[in-house]
Amino acid sequence: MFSFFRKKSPPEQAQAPTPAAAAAATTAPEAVSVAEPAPAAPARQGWLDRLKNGLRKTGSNIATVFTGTRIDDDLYEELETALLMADTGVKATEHLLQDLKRRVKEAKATEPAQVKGLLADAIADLLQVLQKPLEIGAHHPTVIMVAGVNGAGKTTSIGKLTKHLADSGLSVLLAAADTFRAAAREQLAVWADRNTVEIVSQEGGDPAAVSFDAVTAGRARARDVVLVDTAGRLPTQQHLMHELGKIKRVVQKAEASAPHEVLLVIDGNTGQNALAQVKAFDDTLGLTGLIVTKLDGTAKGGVLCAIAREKPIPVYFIGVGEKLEDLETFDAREFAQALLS
Ligand SMILES: Nc1nc2c(ncn2[C@@H]2O[C@H](COP(=O)(O)OP(=O)(O)OP(=O)(O)O)[C@@H](O)[C@H]2O)c(=O)[nH]1
Repeated sequence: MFSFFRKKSPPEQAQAPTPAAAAAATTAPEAVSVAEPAPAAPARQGWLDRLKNGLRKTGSNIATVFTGTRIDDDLYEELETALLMADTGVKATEHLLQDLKRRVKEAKATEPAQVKGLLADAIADLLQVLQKPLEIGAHHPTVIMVAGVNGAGKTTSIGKLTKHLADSGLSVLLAAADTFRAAAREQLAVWADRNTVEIVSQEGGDPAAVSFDAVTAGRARARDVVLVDTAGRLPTQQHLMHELGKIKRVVQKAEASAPHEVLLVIDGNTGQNALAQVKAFDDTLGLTGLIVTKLDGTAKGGVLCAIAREKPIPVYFIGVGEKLEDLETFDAREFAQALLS
């Protein structure tokens, strides 16, 4: 069983994988950490820096709340505004303020700077519900369906995820079920060039049929993972949402227990709309996990708090750039610290 998570460690000492450690992980009988088991601190730090950089504006907005000398109503009001501005949403903001006041009382805090630390704890605790590893190995193959709105970063994330999986010694078969956009198939074919990766693709074909063929081929060829890339669509496009439901049903026909994971890729810059996307795609597909991309740009990051409070679906990975290594497992405490740094 493969479990894509990172061992708990403080962000400053957090580490990235070495090929040797990853190779060792492939032979371990139990669930193992293959994402980042061993040293390479600079790479890990570089990745964290990109996350912090992306969320810097949110961090400095919140930080100014704690520059005063007193813990009073004004501080909490300013914090409420800063959290709402960071896309945290009304419900999560209310929850965080209440929780923070309780913590401040319990800790008998007297300095605003202490409150900032307690806020980091409150956010980390709220986000904890989203921290869960993607597990591979209980099914052969594990079928992962990936959906999202146009341009959210689905194909890029599938490419990065494929590398994570292939680096761990897992064989992957890609299904190019985005049969509309030729560039999407070509983009996916680039990843398929790697030796452990094959692709099932069909120009202009029916996405459900391509998915069926891929799952059948994945089973026949004893692949570990079948990744199904679907075309981007908006939740308001009813016929395209129905098509997604059909893809899922047809995948189930090919393999009764599949899909084993249904992932939604969301662009971290979409703000509160991301929550609406999660709800809509979950209604149609029954989501099992999320990938949040583009947290290296102008994303505010608070929407993860809203998701944790209102629709807690695990965040398996977050993306902080366009390169292969820019996909990382989600760590609630690390994210909370990046949000406030
Ligand atoms: N900065 C940044 N860019 C990203 C990230 N993930 C994806 N992108 C970029 O976002 C753009 C869209 O990515 P795609 O992977 O093509 O998105 P998609 O969801 O497959 O698009 P459609 O198939 O059209 O729906 C590309 O330019 C990617 O390089 C990320 O984490 N950070």
